[in-house]
Amino acid sequence: MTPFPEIHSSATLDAGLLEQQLRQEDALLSGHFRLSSGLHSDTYVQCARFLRRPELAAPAAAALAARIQAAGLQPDVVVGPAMGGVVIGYELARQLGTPGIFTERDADGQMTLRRGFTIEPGEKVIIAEDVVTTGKSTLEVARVLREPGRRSAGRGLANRPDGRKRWADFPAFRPAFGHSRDLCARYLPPAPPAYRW
Ligand SMILES: O=P(O)(O)OC[C@H]1O[C@H](OP(=O)(O)OP(=O)(O)O)[C@H](O)[C@@H]1O
Ligand SMILES: O=C(O)c1cc(=O)[nH]c(=O)[nH]1
Repeated sequence: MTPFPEIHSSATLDAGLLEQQLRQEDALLSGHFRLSSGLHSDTYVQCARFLRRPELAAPAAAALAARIQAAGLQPDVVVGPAMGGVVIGYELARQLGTPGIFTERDADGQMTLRRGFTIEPGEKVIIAEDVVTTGKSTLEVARVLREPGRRSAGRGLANRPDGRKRWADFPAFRPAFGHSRDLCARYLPPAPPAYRW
C-alpha cells in the first residue's frame, strides 16, 4: 500500500499546541477520576473528543508516523486496542500505508484478536494507543501479538508517568503529550464524572 507522504513528510507535534487543542475540545478535564487501572487522577484526557476531529487527528497521527519513519521502522500493520486505540490506530495506519486493525476484550476481559484479524509470524507491528497510564493495555496487546520473529513498538497520544517503567522490553516512542500531575491515592472516592467519563 502507498503511504501518504504529503501528510507527514515534515510533521512535528508541539506539546503546547496539543494541550491547547485538547482544552479547546474540552478533552482535558479536571476533577477526580478513577482510571481504567483503578488509579485515581485529578486530570482526565478524553482523547475521543480530540480524535473526533479529523483535522486534529491527522496532524497528531502524522507526527507519530514521522517519528516511526525517522526511527527506520517499517511496520506491516498497526494494532490499536479498542476502544481508545481504534481511531488513532486507523489514522496512523492510513498515513503509514499499512492495514489498521484492533484488539478487543472478550467476555472475560481478556485482550483478543477477533473479526478474522490475523498477523502473520514475522510481520512488524506498531501498537497505537490514545492514552498510556500504567501501560497495562498496551502490554496486553503486545502479549497477544508476541510470537517469535515479531517486533512491536508502542506509542500513546497522551501518557502519564506511571507508564514509563513498563516499556523496558520493547521499543516505545516518547509521548506526544505528557501529563505529569501525580496520580492520587487509590482509596479516595471519585467525584463524578468518574470511571469512563
Ligand atoms: O495504560 P493503561 O493503564 O492500560 O490505561 C490506558 C488505557 O485505558 C483506556 O482504555 P480503557 O481500558 O478504559 O478502554 P476503552 O478504550 O474502551 O475506554 C485507554 O484507551 C488505554 O487503552
Ligand atoms: O488511564 C486511563 O484509563 C485513562 C486516562 C486518561 O487520561 N484518559 C483516558 O481516556 N483513560
